Amino acid sequence: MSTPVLDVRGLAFAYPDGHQALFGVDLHVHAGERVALLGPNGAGKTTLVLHLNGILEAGAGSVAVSGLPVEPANHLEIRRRVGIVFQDPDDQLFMPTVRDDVAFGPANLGIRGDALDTRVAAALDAVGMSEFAERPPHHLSFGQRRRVAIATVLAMDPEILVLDEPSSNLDPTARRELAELLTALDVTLLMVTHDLPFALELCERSVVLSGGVVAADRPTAELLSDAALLHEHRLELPWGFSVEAALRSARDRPDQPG
Ligand SMILES: Nc1ncnc2c1ncn2[C@@H]1O[C@H](COP(=O)(O)OP(=O)(O)OP(=O)(O)O)[C@@H](O)[C@H]1O
Repeated sequence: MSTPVLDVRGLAFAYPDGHQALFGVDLHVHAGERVALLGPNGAGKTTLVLHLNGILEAGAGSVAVSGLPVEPANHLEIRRRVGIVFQDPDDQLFMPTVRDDVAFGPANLGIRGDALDTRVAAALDAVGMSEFAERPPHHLSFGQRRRVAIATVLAMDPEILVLDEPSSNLDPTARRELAELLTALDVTLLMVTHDLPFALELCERSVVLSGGVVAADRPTAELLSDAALLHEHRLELPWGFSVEAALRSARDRPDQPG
């Protein structure tokens, strides 16, 4: 099989206060996959994500992105390859206009002129925010700011897009629009989420992290149909939610082939 875009092997990590958050995590994500990372509070999901671009350094084990080890000498290149969208868009937006924010990363890579304009335009178009380019980010709604935060990362042309809780704090319409735009992106995706229906809609495969280890790695529909597994790892579908019915309605949507 080809080199995975993301190759996490035996990753263990303890915080400086001695708290062990990861106990030997293995995770392999191949090009074009969309994978949901599920698990209860405190499972180690964010800790794992912070290893993917070297914000945290592995205590043991390794992380590689398209074969390149995540280690200090490679941080610049790794941060180009791994685009992380954090939960709070305001952590990522700090320039006077939306356009400036989206241009910031690629400009730092030395991209200028028409090439920069093209990148910014493509990233804003991908998230449906082209008409907001000249607006100050802090005048946008939360859902719009989240989309701009995604554009700032897309503008770096990452090999893998990592999203931390992308559907949190969104109203139902913004959540549906986000699902549509993420589905339309042609990018490898790893998404941390507590929103199990969102995981089902977007990701064929889900990984459950629990107590700092991978407890399950299965097709999302199969995993979400395993009531004992969900209960054991404090995962809950919304009351009355049916995996079967959700899959059926996704199949029946007019934009779906067949
Ligand atoms: N800076 C830190 N110092 C010490 N322990 C920490 C630190 N950050 C997180 N932890 C602990 O590490 C464990 C894993 O935390 P982490 O934030 O990775 O979990 P999570 O799965 O992302 O949780 P959530 O779903 O609540 O966001 C938790 O027990 C947490 O208390």
